[in-house]
Amino acid sequence: MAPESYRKNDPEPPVVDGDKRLPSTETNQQQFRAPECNSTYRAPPCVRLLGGSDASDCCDETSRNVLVGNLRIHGWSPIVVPDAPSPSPSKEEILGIFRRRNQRVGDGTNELGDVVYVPSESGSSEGTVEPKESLEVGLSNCQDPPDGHPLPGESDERTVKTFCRTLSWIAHRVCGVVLELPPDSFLPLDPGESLDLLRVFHYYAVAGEEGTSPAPTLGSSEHTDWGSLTVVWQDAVGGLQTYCRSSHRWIDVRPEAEAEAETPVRRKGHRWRCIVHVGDMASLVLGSPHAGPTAAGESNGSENDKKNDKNNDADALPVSWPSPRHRVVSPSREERVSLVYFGYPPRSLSLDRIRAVLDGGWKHSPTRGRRLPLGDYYLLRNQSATGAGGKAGDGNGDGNINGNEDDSEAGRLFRKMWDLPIQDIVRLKWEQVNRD
Ligand SMILES: O=C(O)CCC(=O)C(=O)O
Ligand SMILES: [Fe+2]
Repeated sequence: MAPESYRKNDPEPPVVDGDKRLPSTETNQQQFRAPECNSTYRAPPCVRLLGGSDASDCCDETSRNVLVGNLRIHGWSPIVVPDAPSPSPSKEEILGIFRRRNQRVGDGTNELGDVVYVPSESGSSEGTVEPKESLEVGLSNCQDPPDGHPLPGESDERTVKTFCRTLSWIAHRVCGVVLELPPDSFLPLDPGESLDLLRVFHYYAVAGEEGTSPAPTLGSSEHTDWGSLTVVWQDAVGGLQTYCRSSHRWIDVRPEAEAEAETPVRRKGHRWRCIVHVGDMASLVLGSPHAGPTAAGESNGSENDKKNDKNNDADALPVSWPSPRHRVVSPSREERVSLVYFGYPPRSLSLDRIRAVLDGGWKHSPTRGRRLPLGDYYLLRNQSATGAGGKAGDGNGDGNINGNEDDSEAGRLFRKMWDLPIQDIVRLKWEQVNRD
């Protein structure tokens, strides 16, 4: 059946304005609480973050509560950042970088230094080719922009690195100043410890044979992101969709131009409109706070009784901080570009260690609840071409036909990954999806 999209006459989400310093009474917090994701779907409201480097002047309590509410309920949120350190890109600028790179390669001259070109990908375990190209660079390669006049190609490399640093800056503001996460939990303070990655995407237009096929061509097949959080910038074409688990619909995430119309610019500065996604690693460490991978149904005496009690408590909680399943529908007329910044926890920490840090005192811990069924996390699927676990689930999956998560492939992977350094988990995942 064709997935149903966000209908144009669905109610528009409000923009919650960080400039309006509403008194932070409980009434106001309730009034601006993000709506539940149900059959009358309302997209999470856009949160405008103010300038400033600490919690008190970056984000008033209302905005912070709405962002926490969006991520807790939906696992994603639109945000507006009015004071980023560099300008938001234009579509032409990004297309120009791809054009010049492809031209230079045709001429046999240099590529883009630390920025790596990735051609069309086979994005699913079925091997479907995703009609796009991309450029990628790690944050650890983006420090200290060089001085002086750039050589041909270097200027584009610098531009991509600047995008990477700016999106990193936004990710750090969200984690540190807005969500008030402990330092070195979701993102490392030291860029040398960072596995974060920027990908610049160019999705080709795929002429639709309208009326002949209900299934859209996917520029990015459905998935969840593996890391701690992802920050996405997309152009005015749109195409990013998020799956609403309650209404079983794919929801269009509104593109820049549409949102721009109702979000007047109030101050000078580099204004970025982005989407934040909760990643699998974050969702797993935030979910079921008292139940790690070994807590469910194992028998080891009195310790086990304690664990089971806690686990039963966790079962009664609502799902919170889900990592949203999303995809990109290929455009049918106009090509599309996006910037996607994948944030990861510090490379040498384990999920177990990060959970301990959060348990040690995170202000928003009461928002924690139950995690998704393990089979819903792509981090816990075998995404290799031969791995059955790469197959898209139906959204209710637990990865095991008997419904026992522990016995499922996802359960086994979860136990294996829980104590591994993040860098080993990421290496394992790249090995799965590398199909050259
Ligand atoms: O291009 C986009 O907007 C999102 C792509 C994406 O979700 C991903 O690469 O993980
Ligand atoms: Fe993604």
